Amino acid sequence: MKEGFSISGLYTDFYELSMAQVYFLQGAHLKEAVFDYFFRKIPFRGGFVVFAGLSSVLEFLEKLQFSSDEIEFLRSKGLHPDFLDFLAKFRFKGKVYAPKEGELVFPTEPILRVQGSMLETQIVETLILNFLNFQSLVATKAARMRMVAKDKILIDFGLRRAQGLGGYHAAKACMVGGFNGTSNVKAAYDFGLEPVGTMAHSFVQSYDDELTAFSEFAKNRPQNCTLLVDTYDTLNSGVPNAIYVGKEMEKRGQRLTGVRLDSGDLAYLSKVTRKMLDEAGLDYVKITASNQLDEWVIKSLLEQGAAIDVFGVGTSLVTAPPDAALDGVYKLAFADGKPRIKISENLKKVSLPGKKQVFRAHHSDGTLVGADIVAFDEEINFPKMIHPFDPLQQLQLHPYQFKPILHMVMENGKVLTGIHDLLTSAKYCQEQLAKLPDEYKRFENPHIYKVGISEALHQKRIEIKSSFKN
Ligand SMILES: Nc1ncnc2c1ncn2[C@@H]1O[C@H](COP(=O)(O)OP(=O)(O)OP(=O)(O)O)[C@@H](O)[C@H]1O
Ligand SMILES: O=P(O)(O)OC[C@H]1O[C@H](OP(=O)(O)OP(=O)(O)O)[C@H](O)[C@@H]1O
Ligand SMILES: O=C(O)c1cccnc1
Repeated sequence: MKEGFSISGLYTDFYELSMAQVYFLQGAHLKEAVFDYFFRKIPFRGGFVVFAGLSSVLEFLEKLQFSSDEIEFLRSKGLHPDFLDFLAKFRFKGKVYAPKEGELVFPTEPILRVQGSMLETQIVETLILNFLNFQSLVATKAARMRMVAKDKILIDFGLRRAQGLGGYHAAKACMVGGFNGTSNVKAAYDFGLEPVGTMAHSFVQSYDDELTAFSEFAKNRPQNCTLLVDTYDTLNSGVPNAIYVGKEMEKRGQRLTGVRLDSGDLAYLSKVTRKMLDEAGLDYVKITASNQLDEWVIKSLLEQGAAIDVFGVGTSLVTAPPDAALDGVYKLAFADGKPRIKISENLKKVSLPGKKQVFRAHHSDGTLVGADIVAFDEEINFPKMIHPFDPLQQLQLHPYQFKPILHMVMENGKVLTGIHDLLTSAKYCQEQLAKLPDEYKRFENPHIYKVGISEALHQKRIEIKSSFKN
């Protein structure tokens, strides 16, 4: 698995470099700092987020550098020559703690912890947010579709509808959430997937008649022949022509792969199409459906008994309506030997100080309790947890099994673990979803997974906050 874009230190916001220059010129750039990546709101009114994008982040951090042309570009923008000499030799040497890709994560808890020098941890903010926010959003959307599609095949058709190059990372992220394949050839090549696809209306239109179009396709692409049957009249022309071609293929010792429906009532059309195919002895021919599908339409189609084997999903997968972005942020938690917080009038925006871990509560049978506690690294006992924004709300914790979800995945700028193939991450995601009780997975008003903080973290936050009072 290899990211196919050019890795550049310039993949950042200019203010990161301005701040880094100040740290450098003041001699503060090598002081230790810790940043946390976390989000505040679960998208889609859902009950969980699927963590994705880690392998992209790690690959990027490991290779991050500034080319001589890039250094000259920054020189022309007025950055200091001594700082540029430093950047010319820059490599990321920090540590990263993260959950496995495919892990279920929840608001407020630190998900990625980046630890290193002030300068290096600051300038990687933008790329971390860019990769994790988008890939986690798409992986979450994909996981919702996987939940309702059950054992049906889900294919990403989104590249043409994506926000520009986002379609590339969407193809990767949706695999983590449970998709089976992508039409995106570049993503398939870079991430070791099998590119999949059918045919477009233009192909059928380009011939004088539909039957010739289907026949030529079948003759020339017999190994992968899914015929688009809705260009003219699905039931009176498309499906009968596909059946004719399927029978001709059988005579040549070949098999028609499938037909694709892309308009009309997909439940009704798929049922009739199935019947027609079966009656013609083509029960092995798969039915693909596409056309503005999302988790709600897929759920409804299957509830209606639609005979659809493969769902091709574009727009809603890669643009993730109604939430166009995951609101993940990257906040300083520790610097120069001291825990740090960001204070806000809004208690929800007061950050959590220090080097922290997330401990996840499990029942003895391995299922999830629905509670994570954010605590300092070294803490081991959690008799209770405190609501992060409403300290009066406290929860006594039974002696559940608490397992840390953050693991060191990079040290001294080198990947230790965390870059898994997509199928491994997808399997891990499904295993975690299986452990999450159904109440957290339903679409309507899902149960709220509780994230609390330890007594020690709560006290430390109060102490630091009061030290800022005049
Ligand atoms: N049986 C069904 N139940 C629920 N939703 C469906 C069903 N069949 C199709 N849909 C969905 O309804 C929407 C129909 O949209 P639209 O009316 O644009 O499609 P259409 O009738 O095929 O038109 P067009 O030919 O312009 O694509 C799509 O999102 C489609 O996935
Ligand atoms: O509806 P989405 O979920 O976004 O899925 C992608 C759509 O892209 C294609 O349509 P398009 O009209 O671009 O090309 P086509 O001729 O292959 O149908 C495909 O047929 C789907 O309808
Ligand atoms: O292969 C397909 O059918 C396909 C690919 C991309 C978009 N829509 C359809």
